[in-house]
Amino acid sequence: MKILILNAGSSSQKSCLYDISRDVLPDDPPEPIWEGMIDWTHQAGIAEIQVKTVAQEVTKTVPYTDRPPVVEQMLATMWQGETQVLSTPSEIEAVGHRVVHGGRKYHDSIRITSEVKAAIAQLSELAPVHNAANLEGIEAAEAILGEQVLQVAVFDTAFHAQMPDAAAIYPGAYDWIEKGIYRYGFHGTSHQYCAERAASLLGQDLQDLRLITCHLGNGASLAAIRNGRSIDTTMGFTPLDGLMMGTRSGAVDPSILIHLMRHEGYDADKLDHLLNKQAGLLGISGVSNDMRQIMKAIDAGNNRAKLAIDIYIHRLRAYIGSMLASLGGLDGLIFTAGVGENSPLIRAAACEAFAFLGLKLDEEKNAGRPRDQLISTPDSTVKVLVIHTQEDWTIARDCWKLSRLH
Ligand SMILES: Nc1ncnc2c1ncn2[C@@H]1O[C@H](COP(=O)(O)OP(=O)(O)O)[C@@H](O)[C@H]1O
Ligand SMILES: CC(=O)OP(=O)(O)O
Ligand SMILES: [Mg+2]
Repeated sequence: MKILILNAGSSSQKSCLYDISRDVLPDDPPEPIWEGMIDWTHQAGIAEIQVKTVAQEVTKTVPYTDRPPVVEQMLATMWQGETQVLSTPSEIEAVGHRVVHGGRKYHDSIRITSEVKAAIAQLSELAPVHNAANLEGIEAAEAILGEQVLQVAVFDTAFHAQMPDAAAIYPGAYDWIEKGIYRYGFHGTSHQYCAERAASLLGQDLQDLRLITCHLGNGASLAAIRNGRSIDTTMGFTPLDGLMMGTRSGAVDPSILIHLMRHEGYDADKLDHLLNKQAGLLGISGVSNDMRQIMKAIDAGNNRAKLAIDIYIHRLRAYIGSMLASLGGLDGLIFTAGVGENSPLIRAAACEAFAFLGLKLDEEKNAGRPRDQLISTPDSTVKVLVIHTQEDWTIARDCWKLSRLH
């Protein structure tokens, strides 16, 4: 059966089409028969579309003001033109969506109905960069495939739903708990996949491992995983908490917000825009949200870009330390997502702080292009791995399972 996956991130729209047996779910992720990616941050007002099939790879740039027409254009390359893999879109039997915020209500993957769509829309305020894009994807698929097609929402928050209260509850007012103001955590699909994949690569039972997964993409979060469960994470009520990110500040003293409101005329929307879209690597460097551009600027002698990286590394180390304390020890440290998979410098800088534990990186392996591979030395006390996150495959698995119930 053909399952389409739409994974809307803050800087990209990733999509892929799997063709898997209706009867047996493969253990390992199969190669998608089509992959589409839109990079929204390529250049202001210009999106880059990349489409890949077994036979073809096509890249083009298109100007845009609204995202949906670009998403529809990318999806159409499945049944039109040189990357065509379907004779008609109706061959797609199910569509799985990454939905970032599931709120209090949704812990498990679920068939999308009008009620679920309304809840995703309502939660947009808590994941302003994401839930709206997730909904656009759901509506694009509905427009192409009709309302009867099985669409499944897989929530970033689900994997963290069982976090212990001490990690999940903010030390604010007690009634925040009743109001749903607590730490949800995000990137759960990625943290879960990477933990399972790490156990399999290490040949160990996930139940026996204490792991820290570092999902470092445009958005970034860490998870502390024990017995295969998330027991702590760096993102909170929204995907703004925790680490410094591409355009997000991560955690800052809340008094700064009060100060800006009192003295600089900031209101909720202006603060939201500043902290979600104009802060982080972009805000400090003034160059870009993209780590590759930051590195280039550093090479060209840009001091603000250097400061941005220094803060990024400082915060990353501090939060790894925090996850380590929650776990009470560490068997494996995993790097994943755009920065985690592609930046030897960030991995080495993060690991350096934990050398005192006996963590030793194999410099050659780290500097290569590791993928689903150990990059620590054989005598390192902590295994360090780079894992290519496969959120899409995790979403496809849930979609396949739900398709059997319908
Ligand atoms: N070769 C690379 N070196 C360093 N950073 C990279 C590289 N390739 C991608 N990245 C970083 O990864 C980010 C995108 O990560 P990704 O996980 O795809 O993001 P998202 O899913 O949040 O859109 C880019 O903004 C860039 O900073
Ligand atoms: C939750 C989140 O921050 O997602 P992304 O990294 O895809 O922006
Ligand atoms: Mg992502």
